[in-house]
Amino acid sequence: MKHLKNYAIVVAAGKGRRVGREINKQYIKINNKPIVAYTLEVLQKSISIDGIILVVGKGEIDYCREKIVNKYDLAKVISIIEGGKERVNSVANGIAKLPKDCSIVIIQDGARPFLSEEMIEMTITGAEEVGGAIVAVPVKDTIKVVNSNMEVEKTVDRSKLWSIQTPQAFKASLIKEIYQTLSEADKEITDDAMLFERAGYTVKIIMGSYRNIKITTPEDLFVAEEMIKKEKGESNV
Ligand SMILES: Nc1ccn([C@@H]2O[C@H](COP(=O)(O)OP(=O)(O)OP(=O)(O)O)[C@@H](O)[C@H]2O)c(=O)n1
Ligand SMILES: C[C@](O)(CO)[C@H](O)COP(=O)(O)O
Repeated sequence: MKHLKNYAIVVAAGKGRRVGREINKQYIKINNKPIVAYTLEVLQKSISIDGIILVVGKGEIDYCREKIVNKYDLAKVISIIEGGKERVNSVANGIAKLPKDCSIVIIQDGARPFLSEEMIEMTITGAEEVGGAIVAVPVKDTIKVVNSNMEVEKTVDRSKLWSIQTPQAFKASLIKEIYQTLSEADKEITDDAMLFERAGYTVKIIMGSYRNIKITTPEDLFVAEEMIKKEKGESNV
C-alpha cells in the first residue's frame, strides 16, 4: 500500500499593513531571526510533517529561498510559491500544489510563530478522526455588540465563544474538493475551517494557547519579543 503523508501549507503572502513596518511583517526579525523562520522551524522539527509548501508575496520567492529556507536549513520545504489577493486565495494556491500522496494537510499562518509540535500532533489526530481540527482558546473578555453610533446593543453569552488560531488540519481529499468551489464572494473567508463548516463537515476544537498569538499589530510584536527573550532567559519579565 502507498504510504500517505502529511503536508503543511504556510501562508506568508500578506502585506502586514496593521503592523505598519516597511518590510512585510513575516520578515521582521525577533532576536535576529525572521518571524516566519520561527514558524517554519516548528513544522520542520515535527515528526508528523513530511513536507512544507511556503506561500509568499509577489517577487519574494528568491529572497525566501535564500534568506529563510536555505539559511535556516528548512529541508522539508518542497515548494515556495506566490500567494493571492486575500489569505483564502493564498491557501488555494498552496492546496493546488499539494502532492498526490497527501493524507492530512495542516494550514498555518506564517505570522503565528508560537505554534507547538503538540498542536500539530493533536490537530492531525483530530482531522483523522472527524475530518477537520483547529486550535482555539476560550474568549476571555466580555463581548458586546455595538452599533454604528458606538452604543451597546447587547452583551453576548461568551460561554460558547472561542478565539480561533492556527494550525488547522483537514483531510486533504475534503479540503481539495471544498477549495474547488471557491468564488469571488468568498473573499471574506478568514479561516479555512469556515469553508469546511459551510460544506457540512465536522470541525473539532483543540485547546490552543494564549501564547499562540498572530503578529497583527505593533503590540503583538512587543509581546512576541518579550516571550522569545523570556524563553532564552534574557528578560526580567
Ligand atoms: N493575501 C494574503 C493575506 C494574508 N496571508 C497570510 O495569512 C496570515 C494571516 O493574515 P493577516 O494577519 O491578516 O496578515 P496580513 O494580511 O499580512 O495583515 P494586514 O491585514 O495587517 O495587512 C499571515 O501569515 C499572512 O501572511 C497570505 O498568505 N496572503
Ligand atoms: C486564520 C486566523 O489565524 C484565525 O484567527 C486568522 O483569521 C487569519 O488572519 P486575519 O487577521 O483574520 O485576516
